[in-house]
Amino acid sequence: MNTPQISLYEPGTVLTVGSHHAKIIKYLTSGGFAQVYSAEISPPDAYSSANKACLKRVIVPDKQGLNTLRAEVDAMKLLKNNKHVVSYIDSHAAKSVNGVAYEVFVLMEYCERGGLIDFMNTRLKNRLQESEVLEIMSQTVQGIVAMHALQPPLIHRDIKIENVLISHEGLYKVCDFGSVSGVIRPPKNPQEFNYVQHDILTNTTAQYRSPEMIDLYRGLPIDEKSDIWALGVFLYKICYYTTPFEKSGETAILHARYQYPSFPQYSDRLKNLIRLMLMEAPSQRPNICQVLEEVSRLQNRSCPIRNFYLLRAMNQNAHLASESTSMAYIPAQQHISQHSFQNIKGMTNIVPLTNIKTAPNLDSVSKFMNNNDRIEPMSQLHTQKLQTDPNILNPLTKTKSVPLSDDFTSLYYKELHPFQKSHTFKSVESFQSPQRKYIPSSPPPINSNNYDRVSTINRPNNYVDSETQTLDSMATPNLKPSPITTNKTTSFSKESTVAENVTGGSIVRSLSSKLKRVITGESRSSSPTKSRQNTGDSIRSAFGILRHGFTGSSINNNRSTSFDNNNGNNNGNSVSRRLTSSSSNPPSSNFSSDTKRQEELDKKRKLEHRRSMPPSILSDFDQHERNNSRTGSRDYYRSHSPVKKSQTMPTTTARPTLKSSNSDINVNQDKKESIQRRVHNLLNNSEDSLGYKSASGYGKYTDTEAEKSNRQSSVRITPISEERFNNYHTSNAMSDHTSSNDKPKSRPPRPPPKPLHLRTKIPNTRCSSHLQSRRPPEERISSEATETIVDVNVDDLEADFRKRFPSKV
Ligand SMILES: Nc1ncnc2c1ncn2[C@@H]1O[C@H](COP(=O)(O)OP(=O)(O)OP(=O)(O)O)[C@@H](O)[C@H]1O
Repeated sequence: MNTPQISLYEPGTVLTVGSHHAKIIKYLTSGGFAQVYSAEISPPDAYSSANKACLKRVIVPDKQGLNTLRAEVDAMKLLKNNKHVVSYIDSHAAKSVNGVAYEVFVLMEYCERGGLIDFMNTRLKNRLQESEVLEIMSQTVQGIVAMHALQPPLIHRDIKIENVLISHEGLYKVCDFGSVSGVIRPPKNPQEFNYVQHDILTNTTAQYRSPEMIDLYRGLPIDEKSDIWALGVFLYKICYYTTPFEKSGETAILHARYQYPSFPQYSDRLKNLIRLMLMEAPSQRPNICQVLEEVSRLQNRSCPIRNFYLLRAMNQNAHLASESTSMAYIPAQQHISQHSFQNIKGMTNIVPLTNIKTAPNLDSVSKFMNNNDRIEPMSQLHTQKLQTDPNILNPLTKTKSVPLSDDFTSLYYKELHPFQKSHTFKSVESFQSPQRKYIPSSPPPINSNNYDRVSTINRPNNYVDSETQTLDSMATPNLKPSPITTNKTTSFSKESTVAENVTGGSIVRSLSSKLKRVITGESRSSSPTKSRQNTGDSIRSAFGILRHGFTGSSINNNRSTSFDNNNGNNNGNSVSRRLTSSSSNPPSSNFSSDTKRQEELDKKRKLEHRRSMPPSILSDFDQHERNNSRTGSRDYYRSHSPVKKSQTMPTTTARPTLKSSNSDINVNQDKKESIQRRVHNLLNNSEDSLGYKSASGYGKYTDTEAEKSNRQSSVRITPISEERFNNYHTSNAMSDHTSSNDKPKSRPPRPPPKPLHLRTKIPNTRCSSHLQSRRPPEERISSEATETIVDVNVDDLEADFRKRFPSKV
């Protein structure tokens, strides 16, 4: 790639960045295409009052690079002022004189104490104490909480030691939002497959990649649980100064196989937390709130946040209750049996929470989260049920609930609350108009004396291993004179319109524009915003992969350091098992309790959808899409896939609405009866404390057979051809149609078959992998807990679920 070369700014150089003047104090370091400086700013940051900031200067050669940076800036804006996220201050973009490249300036909070990696390197001999590990983990997790709490959630996708910085007060803060995305649903055609594959390769770090990222054939979404996996690797690394899969590579990642070093010694509970975060099945990993709850428990502290997943589930529950309440008062309700009516009456005591929506927004959630009293209006009956239902309150009953800390409050009120009034942000641009206040400063002459690389000097020999360090030489700033000057500025508001609502969704939309360009071939330039390890040039690479994908060429990815698969080391499994099994009271069930609750609700919704839809080969993927519609993944793919419209639109348009017309009395009656049954079942089920074993997570089923297949699968980071992709699905498609045709007309529609991507059929090509051949197929190696938890019959679960939560249609 043609990397624009730029000189360094001299100390004392004054720039205008948005509405701030920034006077360069000193050059700090360089990222991939970024120069990083400390600067004095005026006016001081409104939030922190600090007059010292970090200035990141990035050269991007084209608009696509600009868009990638815009996504990064948008993410920073969304997370601004969270105590554990490097806070955004201002930004600015300018066009170079030659009109080819752009220069982007981002002002952000300055983390004076450098990176976590620097701190770890000060402790090579005296490794971190468990209390220190927990503190780092707690604060980092709080930064990620801010992302996952958004609706739709943002996935960081590049959580690693190098992306945590330390502020002057000693707070740990998450940085580098250049890889952020929304939830990515499983690809459903070769183009999407190749795109997602390459996007993952270029925007994630090999050692932190989750199994579902490496093996896209699993058909699992890339969602918050992928971040949880990366956090598990992160936790392991702050404990042991190496990643769990450092030597064994992707094979070990795919089966969550690793060992715990014997030094340093950490408690079984801490190791068990790592084990849970590194569960092979995403649905078995804790969510971010549960991670923080457990870390807080280990710290013997109150958890600083409340479980928003749980609160959403409660909100959903209340919504169901209010729905049934309203139904109780319409005339057609008269036929309801006395028994049902009593149940309805019981439920009518529930005071509906304000503005409850089917998909609760952060407004309602934040009310929960910021004022405990908001929970009290719920009826005593309902509250009692929630308290006695281990599937709902288990995490909170074990952790003392406390009001949110100030920073979390500010997260919801100062940052997220405006999203509810999204119009406020309509005119906001990702970058301030550079024409407004930009004071061009001619590039200073090169002064190598300014070269003050804080992170590379005096590095001990046994420096903590990381990609950044191994590639450090590549980060050396280019000291050649810059061909780029910044004396011509251009407003980018027209050529790069920001999504109207500055929400997680806008980021997702912004990112989704990448795919559109890939498909339409709008432009083929590269995006330079990421470095050799963390490159964001997924647009260019996506073109590449599309080109190569069909020609069979291999992907050339400069960041994703391939693991040496020959180093596959299975020996650690026994050690791993021994250690994990020795942990006291593995809290899998604790972690999965409110997840289960969510899963139940998701499942219920899913079944409702399923029952209302004709089974088709596309239905499962479409179902995913609907499940993920809140997350913006629908935008991410549906709006940009070249095949989606012809394939999915008919399904979408043919989809019956769940709400039937009031004029249709029969339907209404069915519906009301169904609601009565559902409420009745809900009440019954909330009273029993059965440990409902759910194999689902985020609307996905975990199939034991699929698990077996997955274990037999191997790394498949190769472009997939159309033919191969189609072959993979043909047999399943046939069976889908057969099953739908066989269906007796008089019977209610059966739920569509199990999602295609979770079926066990694996194309023969998969078995030809060199990795596969090294391990006999019958050998099933996995972490112990995975086997225990995943070993459930999904059909039974579905049947049980249907029985407990009958569909209203
Ligand atoms: N807010 C900050 N305060 C202090 N130092 C910072 C800050 N932001 C970044 N840095 C330093 O600059 C380095 C590069 O920053 P960053 O990772 O954001 O750039 P990048 O171009 O995205 O790099 P990468 O190649 O890692 O993706 C960081 O590793 C860190 O040492």
